[in-house]
Amino acid sequence: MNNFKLIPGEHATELLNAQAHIWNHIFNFINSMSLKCAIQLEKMFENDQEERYALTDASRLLLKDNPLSVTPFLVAMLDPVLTKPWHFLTAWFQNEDLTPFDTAHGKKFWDYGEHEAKLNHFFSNAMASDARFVVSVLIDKCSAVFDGLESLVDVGGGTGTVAKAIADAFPSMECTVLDLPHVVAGLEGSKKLKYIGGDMFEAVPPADAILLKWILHDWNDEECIKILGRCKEAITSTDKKGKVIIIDMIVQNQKEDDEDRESIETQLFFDMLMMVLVTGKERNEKEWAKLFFDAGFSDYKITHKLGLRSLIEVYP
Ligand SMILES: C[S@@+](CC[C@H](N)C(=O)[O-])C[C@H]1O[C@@H](n2cnc3c(N)ncnc32)[C@H](O)[C@@H]1O
Repeated sequence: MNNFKLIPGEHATELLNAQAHIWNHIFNFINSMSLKCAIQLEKMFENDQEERYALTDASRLLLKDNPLSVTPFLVAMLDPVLTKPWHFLTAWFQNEDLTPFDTAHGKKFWDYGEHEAKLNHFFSNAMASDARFVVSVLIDKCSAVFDGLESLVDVGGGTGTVAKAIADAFPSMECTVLDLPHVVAGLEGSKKLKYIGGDMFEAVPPADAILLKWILHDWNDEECIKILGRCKEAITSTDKKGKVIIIDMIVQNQKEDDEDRESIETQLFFDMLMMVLVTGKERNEKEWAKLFFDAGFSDYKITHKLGLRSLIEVYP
């Protein structure tokens, strides 16, 4: 069959532009992969002693010796274990598996970490690097959130980066990290910092405040209501009325202008990522409010001082 077809002049320009646009989408992954390569070769972002070139803020965040470096997060997110599930997205839409991660690896994300030390290691490093960054901003810009608190449990607090920083900044506060047993195995606490291996769906230790940083976006609404229920029991069980402190994204509404295009696109990337790796999603304010009221909380307060993420205080 001869499929040759003449394209009239004015239409040809439009079609060639459309082809270029599609090529750009096809090769978008080259941005991520080239960045990963540059980081692994440790070449592009060496701190130039002679200061011949000024580094941008983004380049500085990619320096390996910067304590706020996002490099561990990049290395984890672009590891083949986490990129493989994207090749199974189509199959997942047509099967009954929980997530594309399950389709690709035959088990749930959190179970995989328990049995594969490599994932546990690079994921913990990625989370700790993000935690260092966020907690620095949090303590500097939003310290009032901790006023009057004597105890705090960081639920799903990983290896304790956030809890350690809070315990140091507020010496009168007792901090506890609750995470899965394999995540906290072998970690040593101190007088002001305890580690507990457990399951947040079962029980959360009592405290004035419960911190949930990057937890609820990992779970669907039903699972979030269970977690929030355990948190509510924990903050009311001592007769005091404490609060839950959430650090997560609140998806912005699409606007007509292009100003926030990249921010919204990034939030939607995370939304897709949560769907592919775990059972979660990113939520807009209305969806968050529904979760809080469905879990029996009476009010909440949002502070937008953490970039693409927000601080949400939720009251019983
Ligand atoms: C996305 S990470 C966030 C870690 C940390 N809050 C942070 O932002 O750096 C989610 C954490 O939840 C923990 N987690 C998953 N299921 C859990 C469960 N059932 N009980 C307690 N922790 C759990 C994971 O091990 C992991 O440390």
